[in-house]
Order: sequence, then structure tokens, then C-alpha cells
Amino acid sequence: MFMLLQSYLFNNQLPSEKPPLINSTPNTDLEHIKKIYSEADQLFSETDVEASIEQMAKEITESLAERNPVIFTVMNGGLVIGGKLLTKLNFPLEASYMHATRYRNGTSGHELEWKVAPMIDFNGRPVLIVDDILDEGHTLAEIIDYCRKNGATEVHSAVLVNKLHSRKARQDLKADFVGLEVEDRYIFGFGMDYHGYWRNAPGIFAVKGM
Ligand SMILES: O=P(O)(O)OC[C@H]1O[C@H](OP(=O)(O)OP(=O)(O)O)[C@H](O)[C@@H]1O
Ligand SMILES: Nc1nc2[nH]cnc2c(=O)[nH]1
Repeated sequence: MFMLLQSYLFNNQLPSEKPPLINSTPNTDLEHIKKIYSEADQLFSETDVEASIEQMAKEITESLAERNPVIFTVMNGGLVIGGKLLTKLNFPLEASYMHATRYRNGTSGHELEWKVAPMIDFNGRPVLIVDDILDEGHTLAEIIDYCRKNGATEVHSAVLVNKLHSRKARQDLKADFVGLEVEDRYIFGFGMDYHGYWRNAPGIFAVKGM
């Protein structure tokens, strides 16, 4: 896997062999997936979420507009919030992504697995990490450490959602910019998945019974 990625990253060519599929779910029971959505509790509407993103963008602009930051969206969950935030940040910045996963389309976390490391050199520059959710925070903590070790002058973080509980990976772990606070339930929508599905759900929903 590493050789394939290396070939792609350094020669800028597609690998000749097809890389292993990461989260292929060809046998998913779509009736179950539909039921999860129809039975879920909506915690925030699309309008609520859009308003919170607008507010985050204002706060980020106030802090970083003059700083020439590199903004990294954490895939896959950051896909929606990253895209929605970027066009509201009307100042010079470079935008890219990194891919790290801890839940692997499941509903419980494991050790963090890096799929794609950052590809813009941020040595000597401020970095903003954008992700969908800060839950236990192992993902964000490890990414912050990585950016510091690799020369970021400052590492800021923005999450659409902070989950309220006392199981954070580090006691003082907080994101600098937070859209919404959610109760301690398994949630999906606006980039967050339920077994790989419903990242596209237009709002933030909690799975019934979870
Ligand atoms: O605070 P934590 O407990 O570490 O969890 C937060 C992380 O979990 C989700 O990613 P996931 O590993 O599910 O991968 P995904 O981005 O592909 O959904 C989410 O996108 C965050 O990156
Ligand atoms: N989709 C989703 N991903 C997560 N990663 C960590 N917590 C959550 C959660 O509640 N929902």
C-alpha cells in the first residue's frame, strides 16, 4: 500500500495496480440504511447548520485573514464542512486535505490510520485543520501533533460539531472554532456517516437508540 501511495505522490502518476478498496460495502442492506434515516432524531436542521458555518467563517476570518494559512480538510468526514467553509473565507489561503480514519465507517473508534498525509508544505506557516466532529479527539490530537512536529508555526482547528462528554483524549482538548455542540449520541449528516452512508443528510441526526 505504501509503495502504491509513494508512487502516486512522488511521481504524480496513478499507480499501475489498483489500490485495495478501503471501505467497500457492496452488500449493504439499503432498507436498513433507509430505516436509520427515517427513524433518526433530527438535532439540527439544515438552516441551523448553515447558520453555524457562517458564524465559524466569520470567526476564522477574524483570526486568520492576515496570516497566509494552509487549510487542511480531514477526509472523509470533513468533505462537506470543508467545502462549505472555504468559499466563505474571503482571504488568501491554500487549501488541501489529509485523510486519516479511526472509525473506518463503523460506529466505534480504533487507532488512527493515515491514508494520505498532507501534500502542501506548511513548514513555517499557520495551519487550520477542518473536520466534521470532535468526539473523543484522538484524531484531532494526533493531527495537531503531526502538524507541530512538521513545522507549523501554529495549529488551529475548526470542527462543525463538538460532542459533549468527559472522554476526551486530552483533558484540555478543544477546537478553536466550533459550529455546534451535540449530545453524546452517534450522529450523522453534513459529512458524518452511518456505516459509510448519509454523509449527504441535510442536517444533523442522531441514530435511534445510539
Ligand atoms: O474525535 P474522534 O473520536 O477521534 O473522532 C472524530 C473523527 O471520527 C470521524 O472520522 P472517521 O474515523 O469516522 O473517518 P471518516 O472521516 O472517513 O468518517 C470524524 O470525521 C473525525 O475525523
Ligand atoms: N458519523 C460519526 N462519526 C463519528 N466519529 C466520531 N464520533 C462520530 C459520530 O458520532 N458520528
